Parts: sequence; C-alpha cells; structure tokens
Amino acid sequence: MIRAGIVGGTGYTGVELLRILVLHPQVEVSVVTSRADAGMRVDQLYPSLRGCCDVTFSLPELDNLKDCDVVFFATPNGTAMLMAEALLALGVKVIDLSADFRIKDQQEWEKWYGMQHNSPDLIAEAVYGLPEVNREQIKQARLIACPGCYPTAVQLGFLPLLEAGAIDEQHLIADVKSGVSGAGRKAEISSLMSEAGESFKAYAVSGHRHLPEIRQGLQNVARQAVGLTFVPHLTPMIRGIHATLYGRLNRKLDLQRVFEEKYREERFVDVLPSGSHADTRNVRGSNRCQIAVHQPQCGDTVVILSVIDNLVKGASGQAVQNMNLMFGLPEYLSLETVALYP
Ligand SMILES: NC(=O)C1=CN([C@@H]2O[C@H](COP(=O)(O)OP(=O)(O)OC[C@H]3O[C@@H](n4cnc5c(N)ncnc54)[C@H](OP(=O)(O)O)[C@@H]3O)[C@@H](O)[C@H]2O)C=CC1
Ligand SMILES: CC(=O)N[C@@H](CCC(=O)OP(=O)(O)O)C(=O)O
Repeated sequence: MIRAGIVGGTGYTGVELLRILVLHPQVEVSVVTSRADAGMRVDQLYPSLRGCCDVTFSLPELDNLKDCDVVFFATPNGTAMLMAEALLALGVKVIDLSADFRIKDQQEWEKWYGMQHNSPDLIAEAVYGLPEVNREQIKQARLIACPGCYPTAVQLGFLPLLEAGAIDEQHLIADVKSGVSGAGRKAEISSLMSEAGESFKAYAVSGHRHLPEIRQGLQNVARQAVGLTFVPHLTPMIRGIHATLYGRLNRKLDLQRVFEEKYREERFVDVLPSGSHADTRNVRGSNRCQIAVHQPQCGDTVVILSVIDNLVKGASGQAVQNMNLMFGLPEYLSLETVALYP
C-alpha cells in the first residue's frame, strides 16, 4: 500500500483528496494535517468520511510526514516550497496542488505571486502535472506541480488547435467562469452567499496569476510566443469551471475530427458530439473535462467550450491521476466516478 499524507486536509481540495483516496485500492491515508484542527478526528470535522478514515489531524511537521511514500500539498501558495526539499531528500514523492512549482521562470513567478521563491533549485525538476501533455515525464517524477483550475480547462481546450497549427496564436481569448469553491474554504467576504449569490462578475481583468501559467503551457505546445487575453469570472455556483475559448482559424479543417483524434485515447477528456453545449453539472464530482467545438456561421472564428469540476480535474482528481502515474498504477484508479446529476 502507498502511504499518503495530505498537508492542508481541512480545505476544499484537501477534503476532495480524502474523498478520492479513502476509496483508492492501493492507498492508505496515513497523515492529514491542519494547524487549526490538530488533535481532532478527520471524520469529526467531515462526518461524510465516517467509517473510512481512521485518522486524526496532526501538525504539518516533517517528523509527522517522513514515513509517507507521497505527500500532497493542498495548501496556500508559498507553503509547499518550504518543505518539498526535505521530503524529497527522505525519498518522499511530492504532489503540490498549489502554484509553487508551476512556473519555470522564477522571476515571473515572484512577480505574480508577490513573494520570493524559497526553493528555486526545485523549479526546473518539477514536472507540470497535466497528464494529457506530460504523461511520460510524470511517470518518472519525484515532484509534481499540479496545474491550476483555470489553466486546466483553458489548456485542454486550446491544445488540439495549437498543435495542429490551425489558429492565430497571437489572438487567443479565454473567457472563463468559476464557482466560489475556487476561492477555497477560508472565510472571505467576497465568498459570502449574500455577496456572491444572485450576482455575476469578472475580476482581475488587468491580469490574473493564472495568465503566465496558461501562456507557458500554450507556448510549449505552439513552440512560439502566444498572445492571450484571459478574463476570469465568479459565478454563483459552488463547483465548476466553464471556459469559453475563442480563436481565429487560419485554414479550413474538420474541427470535430481534430479534437476527437487528439483525445481519442484520453479517459478523462470527453469530446462531445458536434453541436453540443458543455454543461458544468455534467462533470460535477468527476475527473472529466468535457469539450464542445463550434464554428458559428461557418466563419473563421472557432469557439471551444471546456468544462471541468475545479476541485476534481481542476485540482484533487488530477493530483491523484498524477500519483497513479508516478507509482505505475492504472491512471484511472479511484477516479472513475460519474458526475452527480442534478
Ligand atoms: N479551490 C480550488 O478550486 C483549487 C485550489 N487550488 C490550490 O490548492 C491549494 C489549496 O486550495 P483550497 O483547498 O481551496 O484552500 P483552502 O483555503 O480551502 O485550504 C487550505 C488548507 O491549507 C492549510 N494551511 C493553510 N496555511 C497553511 C500553512 N502555512 N501550512 C500548512 N497548512 C496550511 C489549512 O489548514 P490549517 O490552516 O488549519 O493548517 C487548510 O487545510 C491552493 O494553493 C489553491 O490555490 C488549485 C486548484 C483548484
Ligand atoms: C474563484 C476564485 O477565486 N478562484 C481563484 C483561483 C483558483 C486557484 O485555486 O488558483 P491557484 O491554484 O493558482 O492558487 C482565484 O481567482 O484566485
């Protein structure tokens, strides 16, 4: 059995990791940390886990984590980079759900995240954990930087067309909506029902920290600089990301076929039939990304609709997908859940 530790087990991605890992046939969740709730049983805070998680929250200290085979960091940015090196030195694999190791350019990371990087030597080693792009490197990795939720939905939507060289890579537009769980479980006025409910707004139009991450991923595939306008929005739903992506086609091609061929072998990317409209509720609770491709009025603009559950394919499900690959297990173990409906 793989002994797994979760640092930050009380947050939304932490409890989502628990939901997936307690049913994983090859994993024993041995350590779950919380500073605020250390000493409390996990199933006391989350009664949904009664009968399947006999663990008490402990403090996020090296001594508590050193016997794990893998440690997931479901913590705010700037936390994993403080402990990753010591864990790796002990032979513990690290899967970081935060942004600490996602961006290869250290200065760019420091600019967007507003802090100094504490572990710059590990940035180059970290493998960006988008299995549909980096599967082979993930299998060999000790340290995984899981993609952000917005970046997962946007990259999976644009990749087939960039790979095919079929769109003007200088003028990509990503108009993306997120549910409020994307902001985490911590108390914040903007996440209150009376603030976020019955309302809909864009934010960070002048620049969101996922912009450099998405650009880096798209550039790696396009093999040249890309121009991207990314506008995130907050919608009054709990889970879900809906990305509406726009690009200018540079030639005629069978779009549906390009997407179907690209993702034919991918268990967690589902290209919907031509003419479909992707809907976040059809991926809620599942590790799937569903994609629909449109070419309105047969013009030269392609519109791609890409939906995920931000807490599953956008975070914890993708993290477990990475773990399965790192440990040589079938990629889909414990991830074959069908979406909750309605
Ligand atoms: N929510 C989402 O949809 C997504 C989130 N992510 C990323 O995943 C990470 C976790 O997000 P989320 O679950 O939403 O966050 P939450 O705010 O819901 O939870 C954060 C968790 O981290 C713990 N924590 C906070 N500070 C520290 C610290 N300094 N050291 C150790 N533990 C700490 C908290 O517990 P305690 O304070 O008790 O220790 C808590 O358990 C973030 O980096 C986020 O950006 C990525 C993709 C999607
Ligand atoms: C709705 C909402 O607030 N979403 C978050 C992003 C989600 C996320 O977790 O981003 P990282 O993993 O990169 O930190 C935000 O815009 O800050």
